[in-house]
Amino acid sequence: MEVGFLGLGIMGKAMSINLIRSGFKLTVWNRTLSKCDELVELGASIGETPAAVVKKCNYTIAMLSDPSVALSVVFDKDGVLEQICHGKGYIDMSTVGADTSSKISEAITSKGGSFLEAPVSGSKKPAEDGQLVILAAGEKALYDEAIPAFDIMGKKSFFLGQVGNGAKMKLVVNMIMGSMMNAFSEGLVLADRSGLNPHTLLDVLDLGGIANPMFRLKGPTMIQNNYSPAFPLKHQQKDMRLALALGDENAVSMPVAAAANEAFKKARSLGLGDLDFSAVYETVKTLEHSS
Ligand SMILES: NC(=O)C1=CN([C@@H]2O[C@H](COP(=O)(O)OP(=O)(O)OC[C@H]3O[C@@H](n4cnc5c(N)ncnc54)[C@H](OP(=O)(O)O)[C@@H]3O)[C@@H](O)[C@H]2O)C=CC1
Ligand SMILES: O=CCCC(=O)O
Repeated sequence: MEVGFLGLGIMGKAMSINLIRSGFKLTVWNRTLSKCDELVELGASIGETPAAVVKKCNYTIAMLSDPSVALSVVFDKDGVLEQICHGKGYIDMSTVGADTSSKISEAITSKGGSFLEAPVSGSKKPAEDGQLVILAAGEKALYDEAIPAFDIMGKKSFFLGQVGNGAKMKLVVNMIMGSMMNAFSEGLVLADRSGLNPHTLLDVLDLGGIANPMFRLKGPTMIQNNYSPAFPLKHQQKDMRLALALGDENAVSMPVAAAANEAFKKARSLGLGDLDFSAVYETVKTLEHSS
């Protein structure tokens, strides 16, 4: 079976490498062509456009930065829609809102294709290790067809029903994560400024009821001011924005998430958008200094 992969960024590269190493026949496309080189060395073919990939493949996976890109790769010239048809599937694993996912789903299914949204929880390392958590929704038959690929990319897949539910679940998770990252940053600053050793704070946190992999992984690098990107901050801010929009639609008041979003926006305005989302710590440090 020939599988397509659109978008070889931090996540797409790791996910597609796992697929090809596990024996999938892959055709890949990326806006910046040079990012296909490593995949080609491993045996992948290149599709010149998203449409060319879809034409060749039974189903095509996308892992793209944000809603506007997810839409453009489907609807623009040489996009997915030009070649999607009965018997072909499209699986968007990017993090987007339910409205974007629904637009894509309607367009794909109106041409006879099948659609699944399948955003993921887990970052660069889980993607490299095939340990993602896959939050799928949409066409159940396509989900069943994609299970062998999901089993390689992830440690657990959920089928959540109708299109939109996967997107919403992902946004709820990332809204919690972004809020936690801000509270964690404030805690690190507070410990430091009140004369405590931040490393000791990490040890204390890790032994208590709020111990978690994110604090364990990001804490030491944040203390070293190392923000090498696993999850780019600009994407975390996009997810906070989309989660807040979901809160608006459902009249859910989210003051904590709104404050976290402001900190991520501030970090973007300081030019930190391409760094890891933990770089919001720099914003918290700066705000503390200026008061
Ligand atoms: N990194 C992470 O930890 C996680 C990320 N996600 C989500 O996965 C998605 C991808 O994330 P990640 O891999 O980190 O992001 P990257 O920024 O590393 O990659 C983004 C991808 O989108 C492509 N792209 C960007 N703009 C355009 C455009 N205008 N036209 C065509 N392609 C474009 C990029 O192509 P090019 O190489 O040419 O720039 C690249 O392939 C996002 O939705 C993110 O929120 C989900 C879980 C974890
Ligand atoms: O969307 C990114 C999620 C990152 C993570 O789950 O660690």
